[in-house]
Amino acid sequence: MSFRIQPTPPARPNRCQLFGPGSRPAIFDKMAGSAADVINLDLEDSVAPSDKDSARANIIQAIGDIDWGKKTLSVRINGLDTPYWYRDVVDLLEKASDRIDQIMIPKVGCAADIYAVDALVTAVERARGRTRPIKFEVIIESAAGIAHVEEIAAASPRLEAMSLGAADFAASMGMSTTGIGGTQENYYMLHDGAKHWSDPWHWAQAAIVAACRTHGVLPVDGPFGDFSDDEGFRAQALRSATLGMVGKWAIHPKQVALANDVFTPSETAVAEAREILAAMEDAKAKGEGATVYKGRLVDIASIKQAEVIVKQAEMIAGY
Ligand SMILES: CC(C)(COP(=O)(O)OP(=O)(O)OC[C@H]1O[C@@H](n2cnc3c(N)ncnc32)[C@H](O)[C@@H]1OP(=O)(O)O)[C@@H](O)C(=O)NCCC(=O)NCCSC(=O)C[C@H](O)C(=O)O
Ligand SMILES: [Mg+2]
Repeated sequence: MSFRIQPTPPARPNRCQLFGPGSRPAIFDKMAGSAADVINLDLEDSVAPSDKDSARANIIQAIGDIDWGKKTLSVRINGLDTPYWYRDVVDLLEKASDRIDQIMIPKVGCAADIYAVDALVTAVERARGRTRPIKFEVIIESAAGIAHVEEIAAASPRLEAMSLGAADFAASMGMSTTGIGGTQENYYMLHDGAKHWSDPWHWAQAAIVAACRTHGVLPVDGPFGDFSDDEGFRAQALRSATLGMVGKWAIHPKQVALANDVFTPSETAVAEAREILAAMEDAKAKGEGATVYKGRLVDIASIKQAEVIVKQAEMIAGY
């Protein structure tokens, strides 16, 4: 470990973020009743320009009126290249109840984007005497966003989570696909005449995880567009979890259970992690730094790996 200790990210579950358009208030109660840890009420790309004002009003009313339980309640504002975003921020902070937890900033390209929103949020919070500071989450979904991912992760103490937005990311990168996440038909290696599909999202996800872990931010996988493909969603989520992400978006309610299942450590995984910790306790008692568990090496680094799983399971169970 570096002399600079890796910060601990917020201790709250973020296994699934369920999205819904602010222009569709009829589904807000269903979102609140879902098993998602985070609710994202959207003012951005799922809302038509003609509906921006009414969607904002719907969301402000729903924040106060609906019982959101213990969920993290987040509103995605419009991008900083639009005429809508400042009104989103000002109205949310001046008119919505304190129940709002988070603002999601889309399409961030540099740390200054966060700085700008932070300055506005801070001014309105002070003017209105709001005592519960708003947290931020951001979406990395552009070439600039991924190029500046580390400075973005470090941009504000308000920042709690960072997601990969596969659709806008693909467009910004000029990727030849209309798919939102998952396997891409043309992204394969050929070996002995057989196709082996690779993962075009992997490098961006890994960059996001590294930036987030460096700065104590929760790394999250974004949308999987084909909500008829449960196995495809599951495969994508399993890859994300293996890379260190803590959760995934749901753009349809049927994806919530799939995400919760993947991002909740299984009983088997937790039991094995506890056995490794016990094996290392025995080893330490004998003055050894390494031992054998089920035929494989475990050492002091294995303690940290096992603790990731056990702590995640305990945090989720205790929330
Ligand atoms: C995708 C949808 C438009 C589908 O809606 P619908 O046609 O109504 O679906 P169903 O008929 O299958 O719905 C079944 C029941 O579930 C309710 N429902 C639907 N959607 C939601 C929801 N989001 N939350 C809770 N409940 C929901 C229906 O009312 C039905 O209920 P019932 O009649 O009682 O059985 C729709 O799901 C939708 O709008 N999804 C969210 C879209 C969204 O927010 N997109 C933005 C995020 S993705 C993105 O922006 C890309 C990203 O930025 C990037 O760049 O990658
Ligand atoms: Mg997007």
